[in-house]
Amino acid sequence: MKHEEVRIRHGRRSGLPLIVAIHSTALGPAAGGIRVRRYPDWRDGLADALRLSEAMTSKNAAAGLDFGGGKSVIALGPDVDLTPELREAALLDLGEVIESFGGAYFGGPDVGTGPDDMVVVRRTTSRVFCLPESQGGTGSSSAPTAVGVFEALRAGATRVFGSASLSGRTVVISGLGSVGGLLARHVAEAGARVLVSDVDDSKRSSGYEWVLPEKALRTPADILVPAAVGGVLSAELVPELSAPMIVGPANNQLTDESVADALAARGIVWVPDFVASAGGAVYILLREIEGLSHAEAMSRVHAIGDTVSSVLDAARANGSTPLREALSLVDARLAGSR
Ligand SMILES: NC(=O)c1ccc[n+]([C@@H]2O[C@H](COP(=O)([O-])OP(=O)(O)OC[C@H]3O[C@@H](n4cnc5c(N)ncnc54)[C@H](O)[C@@H]3O)[C@@H](O)[C@H]2O)c1
Repeated sequence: MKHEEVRIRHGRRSGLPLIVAIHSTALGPAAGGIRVRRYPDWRDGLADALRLSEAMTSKNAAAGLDFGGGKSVIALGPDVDLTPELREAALLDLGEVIESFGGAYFGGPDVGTGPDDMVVVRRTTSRVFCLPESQGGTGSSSAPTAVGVFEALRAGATRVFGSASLSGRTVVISGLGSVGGLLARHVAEAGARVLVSDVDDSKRSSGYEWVLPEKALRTPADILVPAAVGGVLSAELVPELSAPMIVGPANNQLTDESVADALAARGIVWVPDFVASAGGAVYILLREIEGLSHAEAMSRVHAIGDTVSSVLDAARANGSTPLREALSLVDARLAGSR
């Protein structure tokens, strides 16, 4: 097992399976979101927690944060009716598990949870971040995440097109959610032609050009932005892609690491998701746990562009892939902590 510690508990109030996985505390306390999701079996939730907590170690380390990687999962079975009462009970139960780590892990919002849920979790643990602004927190992480992805886009464009300017570039955004929506605005304001896509048909009225979800990833464009779900870039899809550059906030975009080699072999520059999507984690952890000012935390979000530049430069210089170089960066930080 690569993880330092995993606790699985049957919630005493909710009766639901609760999982907290700490992958690494080498750089500092583990930090990562609290996911509430339906799984065929709770062990699928465990697999998710193991995978996602490891990815958080990479994200926090590559972003230069003194935090390790962790993740929580409240695993709902296929037939569980998640009433507001059950949700509250599960969040209180999970807070107790988080508290039992004595500060080795901090939880925040993730798929299926938001800042308001963190107010509930805080009733049983103080080790929680991303509270609403009305509760002294910094609110949603989407805005700094979108800024970080935008910086990654500009850094990538410099390497791929010779200029950070997005003016006249065609950018396809797959997933017009909290991050995708904000990013679309940044990219449009920078002068790009923006095409958007979402499985939620109501997003058609966003005002941007619309692409059907099943066509989005293959649509001819300069830059493809995966901003919906993970596991969208597979070996089968690579020959059908047409954008020379891919960068987006979606976590765990590759179905497996070999896809990074296939993308590089086709000359497609893929910016590793755990580098590009770190803006929210950077901002929230630095503000709420390390006490930095808005300006100080935002300057660290903007620095994601510098990290992307050095990863892409190293990949070119070493004839390697951006994924390999980003993982080397993570390894170097973890090794330095030993
Ligand atoms: N919010 C953050 O701060 C943050 C930080 C890091 C990473 N991420 C990741 O970025 C991605 C987007 O996050 P978000 O907060 O905007 O989520 P969100 O739930 O607000 O938005 C996701 C959007 O994608 C759409 N979608 C789902 N499946 C789709 C598909 N197959 N094709 C097209 N659209 C689809 C949904 O309808 C929704 O509009 C997620 O993978 C998330 O894990 C988010």
